[in-house]
Amino acid sequence: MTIEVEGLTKQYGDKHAVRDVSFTVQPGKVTGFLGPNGAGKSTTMRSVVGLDRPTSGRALIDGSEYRAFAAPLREVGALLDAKAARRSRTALNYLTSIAATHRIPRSRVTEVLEATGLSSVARKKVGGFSLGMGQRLGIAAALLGDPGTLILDEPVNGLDPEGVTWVRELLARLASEGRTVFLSSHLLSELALIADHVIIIGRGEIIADSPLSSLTDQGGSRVRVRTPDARTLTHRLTTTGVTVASNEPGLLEVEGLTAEQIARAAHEAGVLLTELTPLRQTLEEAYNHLTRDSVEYASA
Ligand SMILES: Nc1ncnc2c1ncn2[C@@H]1O[C@H](COP(=O)(O)OP(=O)(O)OP(=O)(O)O)[C@@H](O)[C@H]1O
Repeated sequence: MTIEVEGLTKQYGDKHAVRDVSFTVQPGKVTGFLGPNGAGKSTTMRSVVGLDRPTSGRALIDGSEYRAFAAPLREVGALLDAKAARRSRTALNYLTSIAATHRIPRSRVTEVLEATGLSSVARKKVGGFSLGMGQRLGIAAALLGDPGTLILDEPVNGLDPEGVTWVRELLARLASEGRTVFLSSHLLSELALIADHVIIIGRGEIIADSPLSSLTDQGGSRVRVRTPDARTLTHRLTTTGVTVASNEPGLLEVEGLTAEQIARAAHEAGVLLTELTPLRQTLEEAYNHLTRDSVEYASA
């Protein structure tokens, strides 16, 4: 299923939460949705599932609005508020009641409790759950209808390392089955491991929409070089347009030359290289660069 957001605008008074936002989320991939605090991620995701009514524009899932689906949980699983379950309910009770609204069999409830690691606490009250357990319950609810589209706001928030790995593998599997996986996260290094495609929003407007690899490919060529003869090599490499930096004896970071050009120069100078690694920009570096003008709530 394809998620299409077209010209979405949501205003609160004279403040735009999102302004004329358009993008498409493709099936068979994990798409990450990033942006600074207050950028409009939740507003956009909530609009897709009809929890927020846009001021203008629309969001469609396979050509239909969410509210047009007869059995929405079988089409779209969403985690938008991990505290959605009432505190006095048990996990089992909460999931069973959702299942009942969609004629989802009880066996599926058992299945998702098992898949999310909650079987042993299924009869415990949700009010006593830790942040991570609440998060697992929210994911269990999203998976209940075995939907073709998953929309998850901060799914790894509060999860322990085992939980984070589990979510990463789960999302990769769901995408490989041809499902549409759309998630927001502030954990950029984690997202870099999960996402195939990245959409970045800043101050309510889309500022990047591209494959993860092309985001991390940008930003100049840097190469890490390790050599016992750093001084000779530095001397040899330094010309106009090339910078050679060193924070550690025997280790250089060269900008402005390809790895091959460095290897040739070293060969000609009779310098031994013990490492030659082209460096890519991290997602975090790309993100910081793209959002530096869009951060509303920055730390001092
Ligand atoms: N119910 C509301 N009433 C007034 N303003 C709102 C409301 N909901 C959201 N906003 C505003 O809209 C903007 C976008 O909020 P949104 O929650 O979508 O951002 P976000 O990207 O999800 O942020 P975060 O990363 O902090 O979760 C913010 O400035 C927020 O204050």
